[in-house]
Amino acid sequence: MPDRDTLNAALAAAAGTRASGLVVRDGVAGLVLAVDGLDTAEAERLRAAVEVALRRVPGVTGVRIIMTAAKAAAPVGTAVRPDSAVPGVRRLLAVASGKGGVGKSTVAANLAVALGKRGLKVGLLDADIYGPSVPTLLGLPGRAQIEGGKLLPMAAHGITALSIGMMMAQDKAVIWRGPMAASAMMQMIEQANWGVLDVLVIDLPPGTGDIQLTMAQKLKPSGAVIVSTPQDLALIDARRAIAMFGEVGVPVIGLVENMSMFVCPHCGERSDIFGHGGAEDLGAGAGVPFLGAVPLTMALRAASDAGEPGAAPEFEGIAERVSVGLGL
Ligand SMILES: Nc1ncnc2c1ncn2[C@@H]1O[C@H](COP(=O)(O)OP(=O)(O)OP(=O)(O)O)[C@@H](O)[C@H]1O
Repeated sequence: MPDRDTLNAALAAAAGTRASGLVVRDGVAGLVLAVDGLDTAEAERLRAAVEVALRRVPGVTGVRIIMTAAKAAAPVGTAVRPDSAVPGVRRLLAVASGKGGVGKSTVAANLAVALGKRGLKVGLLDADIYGPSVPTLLGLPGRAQIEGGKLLPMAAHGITALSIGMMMAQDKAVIWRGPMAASAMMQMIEQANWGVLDVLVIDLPPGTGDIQLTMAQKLKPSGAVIVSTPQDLALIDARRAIAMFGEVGVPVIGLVENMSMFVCPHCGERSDIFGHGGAEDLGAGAGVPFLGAVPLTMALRAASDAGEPGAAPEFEGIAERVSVGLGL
């Protein structure tokens, strides 16, 4: 195990105050390097210098550096907004990812069901209007009904849900421009009869572009959960998502690491297919709480395809930490 003081000294000499969040696991040193104000060549030189300096420290077998030029992280730890802007709904919780395909919708659906199992009244809004997957994840293939001019969320697994996928043919491509996408989402919130909810979980589209920013600004959620895989690339995007919520003043409740590890169902051997622990390291560096890790399992994939969420035990702890973070 490398000596922590030697590591800190080497890091300070190479990067000054630009380095943060140093974590060492199994000889691999991970850190976040802020490269604000540097051009690409300067940033690369700094990265290389940090790597060389850390590799010289006895016991270091690898170095993992997340470079970021993002703005300051969201106001973590600040009080969650007490009430949402939607009448009857106590909290709005955004579930976001910097990158597509990291399992954001899977986490949003399982988290919503796990929050419901805690006795909370939970709604799930699929704002991922370009790739709505909530109808599949909850096993709700039908169309949403309209009553008194308002959309009626559909009920399953102890929660209620609405998705653009409940309003259109399954094989129809969604080709909407940004403003239409944002307004479709607002309609599903404002022109729907959600009734009384403790929390409305919003599965945002992946990424940190204008659409996501507009949605975050319009909704002003009480808090956000960011989903990432442990890979460096996904983590860089997760860092952008943290910065995006920071820009609009939405507290980031924490990070979930999905596809954190794979345990072979045949031989029991564990493989870290996308790495492991990266989100926790990023959280430590950015001052964002780590909410938990979800392994890559056949069971979760099969349950998701079958519309049977709620069986993966990891979501119980994540839901507990989220409800504490939301003050519920
Ligand atoms: N922990 C996991 N174990 C096994 N399969 C998973 C896990 N998480 C997600 N998956 C599978 O990965 C695929 C992508 O997941 P999902 O649709 O939730 O990602 P996403 O980030 O919401 O994607 P996008 O927003 O880009 O549409 C799905 O087939 C899902 O069942």
